Amino acid sequence: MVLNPVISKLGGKLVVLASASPRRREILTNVGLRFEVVPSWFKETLDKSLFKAPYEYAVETAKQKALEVARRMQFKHLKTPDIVIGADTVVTVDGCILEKPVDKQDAYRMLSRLSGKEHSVYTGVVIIHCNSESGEEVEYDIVDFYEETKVRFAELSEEMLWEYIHSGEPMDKAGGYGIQALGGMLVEYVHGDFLNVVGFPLNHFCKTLGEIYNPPSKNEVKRVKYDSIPSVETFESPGDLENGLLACEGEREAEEPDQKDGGKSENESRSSASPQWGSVAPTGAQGQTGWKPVFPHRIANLLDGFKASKVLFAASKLKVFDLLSHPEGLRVAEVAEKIPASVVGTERLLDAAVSLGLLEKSRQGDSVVFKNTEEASRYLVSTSEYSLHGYIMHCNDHVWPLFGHLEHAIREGTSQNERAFGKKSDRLFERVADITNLLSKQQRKGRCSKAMWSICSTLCSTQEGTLIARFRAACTVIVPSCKRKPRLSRCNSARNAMQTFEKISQRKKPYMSQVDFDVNVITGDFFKDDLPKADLYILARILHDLPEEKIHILLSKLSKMCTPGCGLLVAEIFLDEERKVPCRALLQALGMCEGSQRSAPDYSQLLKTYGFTEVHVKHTGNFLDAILCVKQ
Ligand SMILES: O=c1[nH]cc([C@@H]2O[C@H](COP(=O)(O)OP(=O)(O)OP(=O)(O)O)[C@@H](O)[C@H]2O)c(=O)[nH]1
Repeated sequence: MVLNPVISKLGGKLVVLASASPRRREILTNVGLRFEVVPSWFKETLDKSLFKAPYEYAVETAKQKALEVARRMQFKHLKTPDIVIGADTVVTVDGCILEKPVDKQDAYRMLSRLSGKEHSVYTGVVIIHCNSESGEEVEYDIVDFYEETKVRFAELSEEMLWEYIHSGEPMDKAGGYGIQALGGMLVEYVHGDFLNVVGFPLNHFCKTLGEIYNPPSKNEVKRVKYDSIPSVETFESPGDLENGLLACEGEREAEEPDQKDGGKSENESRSSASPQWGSVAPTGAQGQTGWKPVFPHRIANLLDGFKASKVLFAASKLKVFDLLSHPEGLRVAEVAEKIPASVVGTERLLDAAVSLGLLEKSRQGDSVVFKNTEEASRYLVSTSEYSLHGYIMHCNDHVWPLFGHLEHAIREGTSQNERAFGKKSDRLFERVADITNLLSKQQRKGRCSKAMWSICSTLCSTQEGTLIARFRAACTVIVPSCKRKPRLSRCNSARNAMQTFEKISQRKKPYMSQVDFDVNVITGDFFKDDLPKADLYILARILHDLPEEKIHILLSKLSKMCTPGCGLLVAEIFLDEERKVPCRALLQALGMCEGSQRSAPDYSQLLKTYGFTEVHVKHTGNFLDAILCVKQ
C-alpha cells in the first residue's frame, strides 16, 4: 500500500485490538489493518490521584487494557498474539478527568461543565509486541504514547443539553459527547487531531509504527519481562472509590460498573467479547462493502482445542511432567522407557507438548532433550506445591468421557453418566468416586480429594499442620477455626477472609503461609452430619452442582450454625448477568447434573434469604470467583 507502508508491515501478524470501541475498530479497519477484536476486561478504575498528569492516567489505563488481553489470550486461548493495541480516551476540564458518563445526570454534569469552554481530549495508546520466540516466558515490548486535542464548546442552553442527552449519544463516549455525530454541533473549534477526539489518534499511531519498524530506537522501547508486569487489581477496592485527586467532586467515575445505569458495565463489556472474538474482515480503503476472506483463527483453534486438551491429559496421566522435572532434561528414548511407551508415540507426544508451550526442546551435543517449562514445573508436576495434576486427571477420567456424549446430553437434557460410565449416579462427587472404584480404598480417597483439591487450589493449599474439612469424600467445604484469634470481630473477620482469598487467588505466594488461622479436617457428609462450629465457612464449588432442595438443606444448616458476624465464603465461577461469560462457567454447565450456574447477584440474593449479607464480590479470572457474606 503506497499510502501507508507501515500498516502493510503488520500483514501476516496476529494483531489484536483490545477495545470494545466501535469507533476504534472503524478507524483502523478503514486504513486496511487486519486484526481481531478482543475487548479488554480491565476495569477503568485506576486511582487517578496516583498520576501527575491526565495523559499518564490514559496511557496507564490503555496499557493495562492491552496487557490484560495479551495475558488472557496466551492462557485462555492458547495463542500469543503478535501485537496487541490498547487505547483509552479521557476529557479533562478544570483539572478534572471525565470518562464515560454513567447515567443521564452524569452526562448533564459533564456537558454543562464543558459548555462555553475549551477542554482537552487525551487518548493514550499502547502497542504491545508479544515475543514468545525464545521459547521462554513471553516478553512484552511496550511502546506507548498519547495525543492531546483541544476542543471548545459553544454555550449550551439547557434545552439543547437535554435534547442531546436524550438522544442517547453521550453514554458510551468520553466526556459525554461524540464529536463525529450529533455532538459535532456543540463544538466551536478543534485544535489538533480530530480522530484523537473520536478515540484513536491514527496519525500518531502510524508515525509510531514507522519508528518501530524502521527500525526501533532502543530507548523508546521498554522491554518488560512477563514476571515484572505490574499486576493491577481489577476489582475496585473501597480505597479506589474514596481517593482520586483528579476525580471530580460529584462525579461518579469511580463507581462500581454494575451500578451504572448508562455507561457500559463490565458485564456488557465482557459479554461483547464473545461475538466479536473472531477475525475482522476489513472493508479496506477500497470500499466499505468488499469483504475479504481472512483466516478464521478462532474456529481453527476450536477445531484443535480437544486435541490440545488431550495432549495435556495424556502427558499428565503418563507422568511425563514428573519425569521431565529432571534438571538436565531427558531424551525421548529415556522418557519412553520410563513411562513405559513406544518411542515413536512418545516423540509425538513430547513434540506436541512443546508446540503447546508445555515443554522445552533443546539440543545437547548430539541428542535432543526435553524438559518442563517453568509453568509446567509449577503447575503440572504432580507433587508440586501448586499442582493442578488432580484436576487434570479429573478432567481426563471424568469430564472427557462425559463430553463424548454431549449431543445426547443436549437432546435429553440430562447428565450422561450412565452412557459414559455404565452407572447412574446423579452427583458429581459420587461420580468421581465411581471412576475411582477400581482403585484401592486408600488411592480412591486420594483421587477424590486430589481432584477437588486442585480445583480448589486457587482458594487454599496444603501445608504441614494445616487441615481442610472434607465432606462427601471431596474437600469442598473448608472450615477454618481461628485458634490464634479465637473469634474475629465481625468486620475483621470479613475483611481478613477476603484479603486471604485475594492473596491466595493471585497464586503468587505460598497460600497457607499467608493465612493466619488453622484449618481442621473433618470427614463426613454435609447433608447428614453435624457441621463443626467455625467463624468462617467456605463452600468451594459446591452450590452450582446441587439441586434447589439440597442447596436449601445445606444453607439452612450453615445459617443455623452461624452466629451473627460469622462469615460464609462461596467460591464458584460467576456468570455475568446476561449469562454470556465467562466461557468456563458455560462449558462446565454442559456436564452438570441438577444444579445451575449463577451470577454474583444471584448468589448474593440466594444467600440473603438465609441471613447472609454480601460484603464483597471478587471476580478473579482464575478458576474460582468468590463472594463473601456475613451472617446478620
Ligand atoms: O467525540 C468522541 N469522544 C469519545 C468517543 C468514544 O468514547 C470512548 C472512550 O472510552 P474508552 O477509551 O474507555 O473506550 P471504550 O469505548 O470503553 O472501549 P475500550 O474497550 O477500549 O475500553 C471510545 O469508545 C471513543 O470512541 C467518541 O466516540 N467520540
